[in-house]
Amino acid sequence: MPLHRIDEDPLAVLLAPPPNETPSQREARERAESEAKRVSDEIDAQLRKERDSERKKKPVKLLLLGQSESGKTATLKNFQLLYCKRQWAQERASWRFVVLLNLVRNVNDILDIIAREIAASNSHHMSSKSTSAAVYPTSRSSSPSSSPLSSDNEDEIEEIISPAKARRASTGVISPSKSKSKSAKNSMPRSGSISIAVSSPSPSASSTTKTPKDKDLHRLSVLRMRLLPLRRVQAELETRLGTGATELYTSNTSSAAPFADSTNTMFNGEDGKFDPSAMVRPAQTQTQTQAWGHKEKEFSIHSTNGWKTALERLRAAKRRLSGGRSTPTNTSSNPEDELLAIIAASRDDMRSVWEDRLVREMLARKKGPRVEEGAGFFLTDLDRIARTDYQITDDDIIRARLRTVGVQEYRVSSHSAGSEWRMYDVGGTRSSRAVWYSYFDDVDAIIFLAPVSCFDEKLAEDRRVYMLWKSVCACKLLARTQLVLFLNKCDLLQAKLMRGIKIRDSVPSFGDRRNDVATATRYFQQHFKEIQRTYSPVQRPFYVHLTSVIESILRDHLRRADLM
Ligand SMILES: Nc1nc2c(ncn2[C@@H]2O[C@H](COP(=O)(O)OP(=O)(O)OP(=O)(O)O)[C@@H](O)[C@H]2O)c(=O)[nH]1
Ligand SMILES: [Mg+2]
Repeated sequence: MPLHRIDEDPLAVLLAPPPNETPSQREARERAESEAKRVSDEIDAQLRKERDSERKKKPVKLLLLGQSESGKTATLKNFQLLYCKRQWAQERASWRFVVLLNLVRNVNDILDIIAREIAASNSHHMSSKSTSAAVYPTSRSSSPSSSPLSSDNEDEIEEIISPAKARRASTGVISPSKSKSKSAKNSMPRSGSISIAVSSPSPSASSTTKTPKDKDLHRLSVLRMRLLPLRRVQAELETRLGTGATELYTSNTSSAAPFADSTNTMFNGEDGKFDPSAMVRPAQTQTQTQAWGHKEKEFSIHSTNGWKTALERLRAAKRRLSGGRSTPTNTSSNPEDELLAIIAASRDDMRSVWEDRLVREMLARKKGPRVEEGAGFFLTDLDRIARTDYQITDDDIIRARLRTVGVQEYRVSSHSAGSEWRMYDVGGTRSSRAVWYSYFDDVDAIIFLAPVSCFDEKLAEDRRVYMLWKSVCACKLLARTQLVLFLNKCDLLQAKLMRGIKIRDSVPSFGDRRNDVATATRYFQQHFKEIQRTYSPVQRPFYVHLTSVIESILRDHLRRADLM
């Protein structure tokens, strides 16, 4: 009786043992078969090994996408801190100046708010009380529309209002002594030249009784004057740190354009059509990553944006000039130390501004996002940071805000696992998005960051976050790329909801759902999932994480996930 049903399979017929096989023939056949199988298994194992090592050699490419300030660079820094410790240590010193710029900018922004409030209060004062002009005599006090900041010394006042102008005016090195004397000079304006008298009020002023509010405003005006040197510090740091040190703001609601602007037909986010002839990288507009047309070349400046190199060059030049000596005398002329000295000398005044009751009231009245929830807010750490011996922490680096210009590549490798990752951090501003597409062709995964905390901010109105996500999902070139969504800034969402901000006031469709983080993130998540499902050319799994990438808990998650 045959062992197998062989009547229907010709191959089985061929391979079947002869019907009249003797026991010794059978033994020989089985031995041959087993040897053939061993050789075959060996070949299979060898092929598998080669495939594995090939795969390990090929770097995993990961792209970070999302609108500006969504937290792409902050996410990348978390990876860097975990997996590129040497590079992290090398870049530490450079980030110190970004933190200092952030801090100084926090103060100058608040001083601008104070200036506006004083101006508004004074124009109100002047229209309601004819005596107010005598309290704060101005050179143009006869004009009802003149600002209390009106001055014969237009440039000086213009600097207070316009950091850009201050930057133009700034010339090279700032000396702390010069700045201090300037500060003192500024707080003692020439008689009649500055509207708000800081000391020695004019006879007409002294004859008028100041109200408590007048006194408060006067106090703030004095502080503003004393902190004038910080304008120049900001300008100086912005010049040194380059394009990324200044933020780009647009009031143009068409900024919802996904990757390319309206004049660039390179990519149609709706149907994923791609016109290669239009794929011109904007070499002229990007000053910091020079080689847009040559991806390979650009890689050679990986992980720098120009600014770190610029600072390092500055230090090297300084070292050369001082012949490598580093004594207290020669460090005193170091421009960086001088900037630090000015910031440290302004510490008490900065604290007075930040802790001022009236200032807090002004900030609370301000429309838009809270200053303390803005990018790179460091005023609460003033006492630790505004010192000549400021030691930057890992958390400071992750919180520091420097806008990404162009594309930065980071190489992350794990020697134990033998794998290498290449992570690309791109600029999220509208003008930077034109280059995104050129990084899509061979990318393995995308981490897309959506800041959930901005549901009530103006730009959220045009559903920019959703439009960008939709464009990424719909892109045919990314059809097989794994998308991972980070609903980021959950800590700020929580803070807003705790303050009583109602989601349904900005997002009517949220309706009567519970106004808490869990419900809100579930709701937003559902929208993102729906968009992915509707617009993906090929269905793919939906991966989402709720994150606060500035918190160390993200690093714990990454460490546990053992991605490498
Ligand atoms: N509170 C809070 N702040 C965050 C979070 N993620 C990022 N930030 C801060 O938000 C600011 C902007 O983050 P970045 O990482 O620079 O944003 P980006 O997406 O790289 O922005 P571009 O470079 O302009 O495209 C930084 O100061 C971060 O520290 C978060 O989850 N919570
Ligand atoms: Mg960035």
